[in-house]
Amino acid sequence: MTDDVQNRIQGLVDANPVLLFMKGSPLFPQCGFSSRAIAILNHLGVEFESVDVLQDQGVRQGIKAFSDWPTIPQLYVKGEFVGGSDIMMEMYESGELAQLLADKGVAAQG
Ligand SMILES: N[C@@H](CCC(=O)N[C@@H](CS)C(=O)NCC(=O)O)C(=O)O
Repeated sequence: MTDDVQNRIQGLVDANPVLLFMKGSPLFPQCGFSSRAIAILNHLGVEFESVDVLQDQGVRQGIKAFSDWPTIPQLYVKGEFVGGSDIMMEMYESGELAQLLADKGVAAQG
């Protein structure tokens, strides 16, 4: 991964308290795994930003090296890598994801 891509990813992660690297957009996810990740975040009612890796092959490959995680989607909360959609689902079902968001001071909406 080039320093440029790494710096861009770091900047995105630093600037957005809840950030999902995904394929497509929240309204039009381009992969079932990304769609599932969006559904979980929407169920939790948390405000989040997303990055469409399909728009940038550098970020698509770079985020895998950055996180040392081979697939998309990838969730970051307050700069911390949480995991992909399987981990998100497990943490959602156990209540851990809501707890993590609360612990990090990321308020759910309404
Ligand atoms: N088990 C993974 C499934 C994610 C997955 O397999 N993603 C694939 C298809 S979207 C992927 O990122 N492949 C590499 C790529 O497309 O660059 C998860 O928990 O998120």
